[in-house]
Amino acid sequence: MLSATDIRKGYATREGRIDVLRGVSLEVQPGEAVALTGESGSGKSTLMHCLGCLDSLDAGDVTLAGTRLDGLGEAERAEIRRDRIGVVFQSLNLIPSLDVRQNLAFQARLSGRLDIAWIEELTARLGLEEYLDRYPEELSGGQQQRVAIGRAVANRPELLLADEPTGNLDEETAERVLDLMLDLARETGAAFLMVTHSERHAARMDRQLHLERGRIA
Ligand SMILES: Nc1ncnc2c1ncn2[C@@H]1O[C@H](COP(=O)(O)OP(=O)(O)OP(=O)(O)O)[C@@H](O)[C@H]1O
Repeated sequence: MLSATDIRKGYATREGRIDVLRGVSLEVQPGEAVALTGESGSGKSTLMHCLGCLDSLDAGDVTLAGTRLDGLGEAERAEIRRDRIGVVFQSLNLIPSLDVRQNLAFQARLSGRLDIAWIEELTARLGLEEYLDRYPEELSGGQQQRVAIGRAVANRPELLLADEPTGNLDEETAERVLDLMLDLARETGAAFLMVTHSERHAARMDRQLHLERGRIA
């Protein structure tokens, strides 16, 4: 289970300090899919980075299946990111020098948990069979998106974070991609948190959280 208690996070900007998260608490159970909504600039991406161990908190704590993430050293945080968290962010961060097959297996291989049968199943379900030997730059945006999703779940993460994963896809493709993410998250038992601006997509999740004025409204 993912649990966050009273997270606070701000930034120093040229105009002074801004407090983006002002005490955010939430819980996501294993196998549960939760939508995170909120106006542009409300801090959704900041929260995802804090939960994904990609940024430090100013205060509060995040616990992932019994492990407290704050207070860990950088090496331990990197290990948790690699082994226990899958992310699909707007910048997909596929590795340009690796082909699709290698990108899909990359994180799982690093963790020493490569399951070839599962990667093959993901490849088929994501419709990537014919692209396995291609490099990211040779794929369309939607195809790259599917590789990023495959890579994020290849490790069967305990926490799956997606920041507008269908944002630049046409509506029909977006629906299919969302269906797949929901199925994969439920099957692997991941706690799944997804930022979306689409009310329709938010309604497909088990529950919705709305971020407003730095807190869950
Ligand atoms: N590294 C940073 N330094 C300074 N300010 C930042 C930084 N990252 C984000 N911000 C500010 O923090 C606020 C929240 O940004 P964030 O990206 O979390 O919002 P968001 O809800 O994800 O927005 P959107 O829906 O537009 O993607 C914004 O005012 C943004 O300008």
